[in-house]
Amino acid sequence: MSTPLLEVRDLHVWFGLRKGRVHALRGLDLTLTAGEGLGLVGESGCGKTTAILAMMGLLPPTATLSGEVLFNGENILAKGEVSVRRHRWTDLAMVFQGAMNAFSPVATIGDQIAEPMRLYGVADGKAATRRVHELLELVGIHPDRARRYPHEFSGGMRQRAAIAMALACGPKVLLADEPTTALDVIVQAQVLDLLDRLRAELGLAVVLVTHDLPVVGRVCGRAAVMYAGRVAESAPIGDLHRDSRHPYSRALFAAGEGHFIPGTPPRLDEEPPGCSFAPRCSLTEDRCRTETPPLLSLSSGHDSACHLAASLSGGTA
Ligand SMILES: Nc1ncnc2c1ncn2[C@@H]1O[C@H](COP(=O)(O)OP(=O)(O)OP(=O)(O)O)[C@@H](O)[C@H]1O
Repeated sequence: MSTPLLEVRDLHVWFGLRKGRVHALRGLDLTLTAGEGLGLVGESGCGKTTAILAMMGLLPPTATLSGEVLFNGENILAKGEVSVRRHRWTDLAMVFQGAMNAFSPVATIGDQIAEPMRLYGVADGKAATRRVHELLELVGIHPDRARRYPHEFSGGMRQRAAIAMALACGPKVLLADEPTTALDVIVQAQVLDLLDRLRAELGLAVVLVTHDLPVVGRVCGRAAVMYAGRVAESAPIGDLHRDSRHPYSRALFAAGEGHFIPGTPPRLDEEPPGCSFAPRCSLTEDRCRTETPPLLSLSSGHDSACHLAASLSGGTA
C-alpha cells in the first residue's frame, strides 16, 4: 500500500456552549492516499463538516480539539494556527458548503480565483492570470469567462469556479462539503464527474462530504458512514452496498430509496453509555444500551462499530 498522504488520528472536537459543551467529533481516524476518493456520509449533525473544518484548522474559537492530522507524515495541528497555516490552501484545500453562492458580486470570477494565489505568494500579475485561465479550462469553463461576474454564471458554473478557486494554490487534498446540494440532478452529475476527473488526472485526494450515499460512489472508492461524531462503518463502496455490517448504513441506503429512518440523531451535549444508534435501531440488544461498540476490522478495509456486525451479512436493510 502507498504511503498515506493524509492521516487523521483520534480526532476529537468540543464546542463550548454557555452551559456545558458539545462533543461533536468523538475519535475520528481516516487514511487517504494520493488519487483516492473517500466519502464522509451521514445525516445532518453527525460531525462531517466539523471533521473537515478541524483538518483545515478553521474551527471557530469556541472549539477545542485533540488528536492529529498528518499530511505526508507531519502533524499539521502540532503548533495550532502556526503549523496549520503553512498547509492550508497550498496542501489541503476546501470547497465550503454553499461556496457557489459565496462569491462577491462586485469582483470578476477571474480576480476572485486569483486572490488566494496573491495572498499565498503562489502567483501574481500575468502569471496569476495565466493560472486562472488554466484552472478555468481544467474545470470546464472557457477562459474568456474570467472577466465575467458571478451573476453571469449558472449555479453549476459557479460551483465549478468555486472548485477552481480551491485548487488555485495547487493543493494535494481537496475537502468538498456537500458540493452538489442545491444543484439539479444533471448538473450534480457533471460536478461529481469533474471531481472524479480531477482526482484521477491530478492525483488529488478527495474527501467528499454528503448526506447522500449514492452520490459517493461516483467519486469515491471508499466511504466512512458517520453517526453522532463517530465512524459507524467504513468500507469500499461495493462492500457497503452488498454487505453492509452496520444497521445505520443499511438504514441510510434504505432512506435513499425513500424509507424514512425513525427518530432523530442524539444530542451531542450528553454522552450516555452504549451505542448512539441503539434508540433508533431495530436490532438493539441489552449490551447495545450499556457498552459502546468499538470500530473493529471485519476484513481488509471493512470496519464496523456494531456489536452484531459479525452476524449481519448479505445485503442492505
Ligand atoms: N459552532 C458550533 N457551536 C456549537 N455546536 C456546533 C457548532 N458547529 C457544529 N456544532 C454541533 O456539532 C455537531 C456536528 O455538526 P456538523 O455541522 O459537523 O454536522 P454535519 O454532519 O456536517 O451536518 P450538516 O450536514 O448539517 O452540516 C452538531 O451537533 C452541531 O450542532
